[in-house]
Amino acid sequence: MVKAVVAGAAGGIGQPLSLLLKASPLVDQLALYDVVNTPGVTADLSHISSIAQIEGFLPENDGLKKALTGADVIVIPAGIPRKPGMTRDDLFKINAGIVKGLVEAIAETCPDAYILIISNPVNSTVPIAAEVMKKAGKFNPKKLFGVTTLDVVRAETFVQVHTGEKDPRKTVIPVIGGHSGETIVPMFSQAKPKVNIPEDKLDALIHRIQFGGDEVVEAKGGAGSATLSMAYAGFRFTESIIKAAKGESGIVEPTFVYLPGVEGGEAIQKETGCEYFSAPVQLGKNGAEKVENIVAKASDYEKKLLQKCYEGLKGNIEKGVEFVANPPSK
Ligand SMILES: NC(=O)C1=CN([C@@H]2O[C@H](COP(=O)(O)OP(=O)(O)OC[C@H]3O[C@@H](n4cnc5c(N)ncnc54)[C@H](O)[C@@H]3O)[C@@H](O)[C@H]2O)C=CC1
Ligand SMILES: O=C([O-])CC(=O)C(=O)O
Repeated sequence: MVKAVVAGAAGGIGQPLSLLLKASPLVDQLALYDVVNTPGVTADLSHISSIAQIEGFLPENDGLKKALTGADVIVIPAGIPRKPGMTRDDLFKINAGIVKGLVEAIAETCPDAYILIISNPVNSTVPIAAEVMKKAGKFNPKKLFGVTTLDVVRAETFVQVHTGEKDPRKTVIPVIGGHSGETIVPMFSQAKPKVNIPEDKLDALIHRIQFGGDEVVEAKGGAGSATLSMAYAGFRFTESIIKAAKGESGIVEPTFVYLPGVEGGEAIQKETGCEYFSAPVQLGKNGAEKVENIVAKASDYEKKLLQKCYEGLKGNIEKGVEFVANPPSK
């Protein structure tokens, strides 16, 4: 029995993500939560002839608590998206409080569930979630993940012109670090199978992966950021979590985790100076089993990218931790 919850289910990501989860044979129960429009989205999806039983909730009548009760996995795409000219950090002011509130409810209602954070800025919202869980005495670092799969999906897609591979998913590219601009570091030196990218094309390829989000924000011209590709990526990661929890072995996904709480994390923390980092994580029955110290394998070119990543990431992490330690006065 797997109960999945989407918090922010009526939004641009929430709706297609809920559709994919509703259609998935891995999900038995699906609860949709949002501050608006969940009844309509739920009624619509409920006509799909798949296994998952679906329910929708609004904040009224203890809706959040009801949605979360008995949850095994909670995916959070709640919060505002970017408009052209904004950075992900510009979303902090509003999204930090949204994530904090949702995770407080999780700590109270279903602290053992997997928590998958999509809401930006991921580099800060994941530390917020961790601090909230720590404060409640309920933190399990093996079950808290920042979803960085869209960066991996973009890397697979954008490198295809250089591989000629028909199916982009057959090229495995670890994308590590964080989830914004220069904190996103694709590790083409570790691609499997090996990829050959012409030297004069590498900078542009890396830049496109790091700033792929901007491409969509600009193309949407004020109507939001990536939603459909994110729903695909979020579903792909959620599926991996559920499959691993059900006992499937050999599942590895780059994801943003709290390093001191995951086996292998200390080595990366020592090398990067960051408490949180996205790196390939071996997923198992209890969540994050082991994180690979992939930074140790970086090429000289990647080492330079990583230096910039660490600088940006540390500040983003501190900002999230500080938000819970010293909440801004209202
Ligand atoms: N991790 C990643 O790779 C990516 C993250 N994102 C982020 O995902 C977030 C959502 O993006 P969109 O779906 O496009 O935005 P959206 O505005 O279309 O949807 C957000 C939804 O969250 C809901 N919401 C607001 N406060 C809430 C609360 N307290 N509880 C539950 N729901 C609440 C809204 O009512 C809305 O339906 C943004 O912060 C965006 O930056 C977007 C793309 C990729
Ligand atoms: O760019 C944004 O704001 C949304 C996002 O995180 C992405 O598309 O990677």
